[in-house]
Amino acid sequence: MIEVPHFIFLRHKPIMVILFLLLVIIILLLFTILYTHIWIPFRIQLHFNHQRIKGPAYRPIIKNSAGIRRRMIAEVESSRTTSFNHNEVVKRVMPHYYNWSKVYGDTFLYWFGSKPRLAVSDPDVIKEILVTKSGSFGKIRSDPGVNALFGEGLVSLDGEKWIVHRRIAAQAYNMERIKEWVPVIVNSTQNMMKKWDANIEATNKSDFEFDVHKELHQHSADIISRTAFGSNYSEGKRIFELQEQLVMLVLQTMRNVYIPGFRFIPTKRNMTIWKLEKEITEVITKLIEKNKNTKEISNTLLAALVSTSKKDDMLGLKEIVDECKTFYFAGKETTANLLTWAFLLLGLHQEWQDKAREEVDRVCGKNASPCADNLADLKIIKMILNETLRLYPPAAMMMRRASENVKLAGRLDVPAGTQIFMAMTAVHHDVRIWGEDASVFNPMRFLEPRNHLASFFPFGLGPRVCVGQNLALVEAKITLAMIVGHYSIAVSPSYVHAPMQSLSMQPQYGAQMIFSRRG
Ligand code: HEM
Repeated sequence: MIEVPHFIFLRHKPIMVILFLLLVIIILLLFTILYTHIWIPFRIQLHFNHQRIKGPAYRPIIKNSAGIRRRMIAEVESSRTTSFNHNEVVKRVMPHYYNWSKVYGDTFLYWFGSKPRLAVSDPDVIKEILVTKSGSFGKIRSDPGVNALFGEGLVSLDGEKWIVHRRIAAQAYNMERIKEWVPVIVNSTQNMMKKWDANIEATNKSDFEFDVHKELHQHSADIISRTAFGSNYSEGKRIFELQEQLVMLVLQTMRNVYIPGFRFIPTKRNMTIWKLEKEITEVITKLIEKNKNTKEISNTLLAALVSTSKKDDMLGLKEIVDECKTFYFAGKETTANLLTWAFLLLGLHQEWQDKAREEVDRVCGKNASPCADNLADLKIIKMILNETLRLYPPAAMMMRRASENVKLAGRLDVPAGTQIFMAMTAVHHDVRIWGEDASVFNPMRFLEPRNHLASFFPFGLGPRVCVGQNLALVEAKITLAMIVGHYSIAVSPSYVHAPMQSLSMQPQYGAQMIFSRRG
């Protein structure tokens, strides 16, 4: 027998140990990957299959549903629709739901990377998720790219922190406070109309054509700047510009499956996100420093954030900055899009424009502006806004994540960790709920109160219902009433109807309209 000299083993021992440890790490890593990316997803798929819930099969890498969904969105966004009707909204803003629900039914399972997503559009199920069983669901933990836009503000918070932030924001946006803002909103709308009138006079024509979408974004930006921060559009302009640049990058990030750690890699996109995020933070911090001690802003959100009454509720600077980011974005984007769709719909449906104008003249007086006391009498305007929110809900869909195992509608067993995709636009267009004419613009359907809570939920439902709902509706009512009272509006022949889901639903190519002053 040959004897191995003892010193050879000793000399190689450290290398052997390292190799052994490496092997253990590789085996553990492989095991974790197999467990999280193969075993768990297949088990969940089987779990839903047993309940007769089907969907595109789980594929870890090639031809996975996240990729297919991305391609479907790219396809609709590169196709142009020609006629201005409302029956293709679901197909355009949530093509994956439209296509897969035809094959697998209204409730189906698809995959976002290795994360299971249950798509639902049954109002009973949605009501349980958002209202009666809301405690079993949380917000989806955002991709860090998305956080660059909202920070850790109300939209993404959960738990104790959410309770504190929600209490502060709800006080700043309760109906009594909003009524105090009515003259400010009227004034902001008058300024916008003065600018338009000057344009008409400058061209020596009786009408003028422009992209209403852009104008309404500035208008909404001005109002959120005033009500939330006691500043105005020009002061917050840089923040809005930077946020707009961020949206495009964030959208790409959201459509891709998030790879842990990827955000730290200095790719071109990540570096642009970091730069934009840094500048937004700096500009907001300066604005807070400048405005926080001003007396005139005592009723703003910013004032409420910096001077919380209870010691436990005191917020740090980062928390305040993050909340400002959230409100700058959430307060502008959605309301501007609601108003854009409302004007396009009134341009298309002249008979409703006449009805609205007649109501404004009757309630407010010809050439007069609405005030806090007569807003509730603008019933036709309210019905028009509701019908707009039904057909073109700015927040086209909503997401949640089951934080524990939960049973829905007595039949659907949802395991903890499942993400839920609530297809709001599909519910709003469902012929079983709204009748065969579901895709027809008919504000009359809002004459009577709706019969099912979750058949119409443009502002969400339950404890997390939109905190800015009062502001959005008052702002939309005033703006619509004043503009319809002052101008006749029509859709320009150059308008291309292409609803698109960015972070909220908007017209992909803008909203070209023709305005002429009423005699
Ligand atoms: C037409 C306009 C608007 C629509 C359609 C809309 C829609 C929504 C929806 C659907 C939610 C619920 C999201 C969820 O539960 O996942 C929400 C939440 C929220 N909205 Fe709005 N919103 C609008 C205007 C506004 C305005 C003007 C503000 C700010 C002043 C605002 C601030 C927020 C915030 C901070 C939340 C998060 C609330 C929480 O989680 O507690 N929204 N909004």
